[in-house]
Amino acid sequence: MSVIKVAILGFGTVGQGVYKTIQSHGEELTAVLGKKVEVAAVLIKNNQKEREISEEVLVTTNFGEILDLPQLDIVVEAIVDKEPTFTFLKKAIKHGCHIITANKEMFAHHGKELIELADENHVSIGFEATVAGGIPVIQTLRELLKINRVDQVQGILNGTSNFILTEMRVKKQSFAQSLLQAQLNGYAEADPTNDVEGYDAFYKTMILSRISFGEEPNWHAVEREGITSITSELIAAAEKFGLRFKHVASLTKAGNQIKASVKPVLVGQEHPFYHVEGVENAVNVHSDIVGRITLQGPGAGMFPTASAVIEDLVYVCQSHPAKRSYTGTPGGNIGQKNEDKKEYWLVQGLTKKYAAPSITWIDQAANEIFIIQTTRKEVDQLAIQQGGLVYYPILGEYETLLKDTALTALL
Ligand SMILES: NC(=O)C1=CN([C@@H]2O[C@H](COP(=O)(O)OP(=O)(O)OC[C@H]3O[C@@H](n4cnc5c(N)ncnc54)[C@H](OP(=O)(O)O)[C@@H]3O)[C@@H](O)[C@H]2O)C=CC1
Ligand SMILES: N[C@@H](CC=O)C(=O)O
Repeated sequence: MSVIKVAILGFGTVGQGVYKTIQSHGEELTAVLGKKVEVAAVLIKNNQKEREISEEVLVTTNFGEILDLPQLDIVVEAIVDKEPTFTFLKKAIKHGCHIITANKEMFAHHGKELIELADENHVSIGFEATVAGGIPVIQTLRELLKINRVDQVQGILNGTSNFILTEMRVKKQSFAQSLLQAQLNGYAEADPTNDVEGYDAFYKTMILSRISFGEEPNWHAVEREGITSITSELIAAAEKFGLRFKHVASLTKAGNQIKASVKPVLVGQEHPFYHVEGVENAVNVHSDIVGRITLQGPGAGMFPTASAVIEDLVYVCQSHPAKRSYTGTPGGNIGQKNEDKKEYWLVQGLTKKYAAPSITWIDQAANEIFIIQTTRKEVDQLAIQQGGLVYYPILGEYETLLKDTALTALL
């Protein structure tokens, strides 16, 4: 029987998960592909670490040795940073290998170039693991929605952030304790600033934009905020209002413009993201024929990510052209967004003395923590006037849970 030879670059959480899954699901892979899948080589950085890798596998710190193997069909990349990864993958493509990557930072920066190069070299690229861990969102968007025109995508895209917010609310853990647990569980990036400051979700959002609309917004125009401003006090206050903090990425096609943001928001019980807890991610896609679909599942960790890579392995072996759906899918158009629309906001740091006719006071949970209704413009203005004000939008409608609260002094 002929064999498919695979090299795995990186042997951390993801690389090990891929290695173990190829061993544990060898029969299924053979049944689907008609060929045996074998790991021929593993690239590592530190050759002093103990590894559980079969003696038949080449374990090296030299990528050149991997390309010198007599047969190499697929390169799976699970390392960190843009370089040397991008250089390795370009070499692998030119060598005639299909490539699969889990590295969203590298792919957000260089995905378009890699896809064009792969196309010229008649090989395929799998990048399912770059967005939302184990959820097959890329395949869904590029394979299952070929005719639908997508006009909005919203998602909880960072497992670490969602895990931290859940731990802080449910177990009353501190931010630092929750982050440490996320690291121990293998969810966090090597530099967790990427997770908690929203960079990781930002890269994923840019990849989703390409898949959904065939293009990206101007990166500098994207509002990006992480979860580090969210305190235990704010989480408890939100809970009193029946709301939960979620770190949400949002992409909307408005006119010819793509609007994108990555930031903490509040959602109520009716919202599909309310029950997305722990390391789970969710992606909500709106398109013209089907309407709204929500995909939900584990967003990080060894085996969920390995699952995305293994499904890509089958995908690239079935010789799908790389370029399809990444550089040219036209997105939909839902028209201009109304900037003057009044929205609900949770604000902290506003004094009761403050009065403005354009603001409707809705609820109060604790000293100086309120729900108000006003426009984005107004709340931005308010923050400039009142130093120290923090504010988060509430997605969808808000219905008060605090019917007995004495807000009368404010009304
Ligand atoms: N963890 C997760 O849940 C997910 C991670 N990802 C992405 O997958 C990639 C890997 O993540 P993860 O496994 O968690 O990371 P880890 O930090 O656990 O592992 C990184 C691996 O890369 C190796 N490595 C780093 N630099 C080099 C280099 N220059 N040359 C060769 N090997 C190198 C390290 O080698 P050594 O062992 O020798 O130190 C290590 O084995 C990242 O891009 C991440 O963003 C994507 C989805 C989910
Ligand atoms: N650090 C990332 C890993 C998966 O992409 C996350 O927490 O989502």
